[in-house]
Amino acid sequence: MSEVLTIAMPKGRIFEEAADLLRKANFQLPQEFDDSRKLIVDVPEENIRFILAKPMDVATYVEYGVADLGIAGKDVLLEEERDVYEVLDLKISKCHLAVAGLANGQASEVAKKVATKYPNVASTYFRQQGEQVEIIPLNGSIELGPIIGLADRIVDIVSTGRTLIENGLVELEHIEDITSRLIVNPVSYRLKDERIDDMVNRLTTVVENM
Ligand SMILES: Nc1ncnc2c1ncn2[C@@H]1O[C@H](COP(=O)(O)OP(=O)(O)OP(=O)(O)O)[C@@H](O)[C@H]1O
Ligand SMILES: O=P(O)(O)OC[C@H]1O[C@H](OP(=O)(O)OP(=O)(O)O)[C@H](O)[C@@H]1O
Repeated sequence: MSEVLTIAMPKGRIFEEAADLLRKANFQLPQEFDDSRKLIVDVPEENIRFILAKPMDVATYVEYGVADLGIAGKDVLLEEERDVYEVLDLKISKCHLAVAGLANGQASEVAKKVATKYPNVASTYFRQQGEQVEIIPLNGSIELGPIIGLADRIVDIVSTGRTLIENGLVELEHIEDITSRLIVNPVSYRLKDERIDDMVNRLTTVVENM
């Protein structure tokens, strides 16, 4: 019997689409997988262990090797720059990273204040643009920043654009398109190559036929 594969799954909005992909790739996942509050779900029929993690933490588990594989948003991978292989674009949870601000907002003269959950992405982006900014890290509800006067701009995820519109903000610059990716621990890829290749191949077939 081959070794157990441990997969870090993101809780939250990616979860359902990711579980759907795995099922379409013929992995037999019990309903408990979707419904339970357990953070570790073993699927002995598949010889797979799932750990359910915060989306921002998936790449950490994979980098440290406590998970062999994981599913993470490209936004998280850009922000964290973890030592993991990005092996497949799963083409789910599509959105993009953008700079936004008040429609007629005046930015500060010297260094614009930028509120964001992505401080590394934001500082790299503005450095590349040759703009000096002050980054203000927030954990969520980033759109509050400009409307409450904390920041001139935000760097955040935009999907439908509804959150921007409902808060009187406009998208100013498109930074990068984002989807979820399958990531692999480099050592696991050497030690469990057959099992990992099998999973990558099965998921690739599903993604290519979506
Ligand atoms: N509005 C959105 N539409 C589509 N995909 C999104 C959207 N917001 C985020 N994502 C993608 O889904 C991933 C996880 O988002 P989710 O909101 O579940 O996690 P989170 O922002 O860490 O939430 P929380 O901290 O509230 O648990 C993000 O890393 C990104 O790739
Ligand atoms: O363009 P939209 O479809 O409106 O989606 C964009 C919103 O979704 C995400 O927030 P989330 O719901 O994760 O809440 P958060 O502010 O707590 O991160 C993101 O940070 C935006 O606020």
